[in-house]
Amino acid sequence: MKILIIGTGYVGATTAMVFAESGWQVTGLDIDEAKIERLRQGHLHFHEPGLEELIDKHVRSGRLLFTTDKETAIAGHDIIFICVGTPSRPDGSADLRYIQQVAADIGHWMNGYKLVVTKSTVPVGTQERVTAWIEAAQRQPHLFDVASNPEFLREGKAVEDALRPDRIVIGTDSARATEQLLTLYQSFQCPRIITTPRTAELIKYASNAFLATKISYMNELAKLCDEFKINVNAVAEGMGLDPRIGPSFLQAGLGYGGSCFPKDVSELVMTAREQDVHLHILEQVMEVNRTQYAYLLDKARLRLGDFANKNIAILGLAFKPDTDDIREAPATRMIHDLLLEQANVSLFDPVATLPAHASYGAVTECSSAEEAIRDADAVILCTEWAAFEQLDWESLKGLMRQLNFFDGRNMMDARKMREIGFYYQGIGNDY
Ligand SMILES: NC(=O)C1=CN([C@@H]2O[C@H](COP(=O)(O)OP(=O)(O)OC[C@H]3O[C@@H](n4cnc5c(N)ncnc54)[C@H](O)[C@@H]3O)[C@@H](O)[C@H]2O)C=CC1
Ligand SMILES: O=C(O)[C@H]1O[C@H](OP(=O)(O)OP(=O)(O)OC[C@H]2O[C@@H](n3ccc(=O)[nH]c3=O)[C@H](O)[C@@H]2O)[C@H](O)[C@@H](O)[C@@H]1O
Repeated sequence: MKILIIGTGYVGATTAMVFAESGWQVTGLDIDEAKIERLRQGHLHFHEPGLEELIDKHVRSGRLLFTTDKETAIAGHDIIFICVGTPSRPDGSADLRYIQQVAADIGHWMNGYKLVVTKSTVPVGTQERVTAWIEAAQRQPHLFDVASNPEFLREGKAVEDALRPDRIVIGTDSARATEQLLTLYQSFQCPRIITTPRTAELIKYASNAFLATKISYMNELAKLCDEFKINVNAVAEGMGLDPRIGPSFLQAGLGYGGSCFPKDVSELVMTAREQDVHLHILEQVMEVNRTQYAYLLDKARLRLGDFANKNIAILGLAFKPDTDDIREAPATRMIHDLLLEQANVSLFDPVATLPAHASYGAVTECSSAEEAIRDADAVILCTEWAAFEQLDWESLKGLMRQLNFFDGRNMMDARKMREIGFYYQGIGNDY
């Protein structure tokens, strides 16, 4: 079977690699010429550990091709995965314009039976809409199926997650589609859930929203821990040993960011509202997350008096380590507020950079942590890159003007930082 992947971003490029690794012939299609050109050379257009090497291997072997030619690609493949973006509209609901465009392209160029599989995260009911969009664009009738097969990979761990998933969810009412998808995934050792398209679509949102809920819950508890001088990490450890709770996603911090949790929680709330169902818990999850970064900023402001003309070093820009993705990264909100309050902001991230945007013009982007903290009145750590923990703060402290350290990811050892002489505050670890 030959597989076409439409959209070669994080999910598309990873999915292309996964099927090539499984031995299938794969083509990646994108409208972005520059991305396709890089991929053809075996290079990625984003930072994802281990992925580039595997893409390069399959490009060289000829198992993985990349193109911008929609007509030939769609006509030449019978299994098509849709992996384009589904960003938020201003009201928080999902913008399906890229999905609609791809469905129209498939309908227009199809020349026989196609199995169309939506891997993008799409609201409940989208499988029916994609079916209608394909039908409407057909020049002559051809049979096709549309299935939902949501993706659960994490950025920074995409290779590992996609090659060894916890589960494969297939949403389809078609026996033919089920059989083809089970064949495609035959080499995977994990449970398969075969269900309706709507159920598959909801499983994806419900999973992301539940993980986001765990995070906001811990972030609220962390504030209580601050009042009682309890370490929230110790609380998380004690909770996580209960297998009904589990140890993951209990890390308090600056709140969740990225291209998925914020948009998916808000989309689920919007979809529910359209059905007159109010997801009260998720509304509060969003509210807690919206203000979480400000909790640490308030602590810093209290300590410094105000931020005007203070030198603030931001360590970490990406929404989490091991990625250069800064979409909805708490650091960007932090920087925005600091600039509004007239701080001098210097920034270091091992891979992420600020976009060339006028609003960030005043930020000094540095090429090392040492450079960023020179003459700083305070450090605010926003992303838990492993390299930051390994820095020798005992010797680095001499570079700073004032020894204030605000740890947005509870990464450092609070006692040790205080022993060194820092005024140290994290999120719920003031014990
Ligand atoms: N980024 C992640 O870690 C995960 C993302 N998802 C979901 O997967 C979907 C894709 O996400 P990402 O890969 O992050 O998006 P992305 O923004 O990195 O990539 C989307 C790609 O689609 C291309 N594209 C747009 N319109 C197109 C068209 N008409 N024809 C061909 N290509 C087109 C864009 O040029 C871009 O390269 C979203 O729905 C997201 O919610 C799901 C799981 C994980
Ligand atoms: O749908 C998606 O796109 C993906 O969204 C998340 O993956 P991702 O956004 O890459 O990253 P996560 O590791 O989930 O982290 C998301 C955010 O939550 C924060 N987080 C995570 C865990 C935690 O305990 N505390 C916490 O604040 C992270 O710092 C980050 O900002 C999910 O984990 C994936 O399963 C899903 O496929």
